[in-house]
Amino acid sequence: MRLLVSPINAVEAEAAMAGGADILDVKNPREGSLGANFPWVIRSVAEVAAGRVPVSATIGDFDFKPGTASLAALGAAFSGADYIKVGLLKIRDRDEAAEMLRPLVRSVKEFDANKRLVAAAYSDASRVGSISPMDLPEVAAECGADVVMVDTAIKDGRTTFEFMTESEISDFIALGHDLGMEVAIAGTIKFGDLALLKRVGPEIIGVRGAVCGGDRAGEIKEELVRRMKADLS
Ligand SMILES: O=C[C@H](O)COP(=O)(O)O
Repeated sequence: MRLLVSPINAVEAEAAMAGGADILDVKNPREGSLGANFPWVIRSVAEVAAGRVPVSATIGDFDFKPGTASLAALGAAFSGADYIKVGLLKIRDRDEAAEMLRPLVRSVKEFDANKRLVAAAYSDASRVGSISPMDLPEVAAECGADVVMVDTAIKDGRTTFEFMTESEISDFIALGHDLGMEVAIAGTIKFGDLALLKRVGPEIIGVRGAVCGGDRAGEIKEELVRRMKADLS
């Protein structure tokens, strides 16, 4: 399992790198769960990564705006992200998800075929009225996405494991794998959740709050990243 850590700037990215993060995932929590950061911040994190680990960038928790999302995805790719992650917040069903994801994949892959598109649904979809995570893998694969993911839309301390049972998470992962994609799980993951995650076996787990010491508005701490890496091995 690779550990994705979400810094908000280059200083946090340094701490995450030093602690052994496998993927640096630039985001901007001020603009939401998968809020987009600025192009120069993505560039500065890519400079910290210096090709040693891949860089991911979130482009926002989107409503149904395929053109805006495609342009944002290109901006993230151009700024140095290897993984471009979109949150399908106000996307209600598979048809809308397809209309979002198809041009997003095109936008990223026409720029560089090696860039990867991450399609994210929300484990707490029932709270925000977005597409169910279980409906995502099939449409994501049809559209050419590389990774499917769940995160929580509302960051109020409730975790993905409160909204999806172990067996649902396991089914989501199996669906992704059957369709040839990698799977990432996030959503207020805590140290105590790692045993469950090891059982269900996604390729990637994504964290911020846990490696900030429990408060995602705090700062990423190198020693907590190192501890999480150690606990995962
Ligand atoms: O992609 C991962 C997210 O940044 C998870 O953040 P969180 O652990 O604070 O929910």
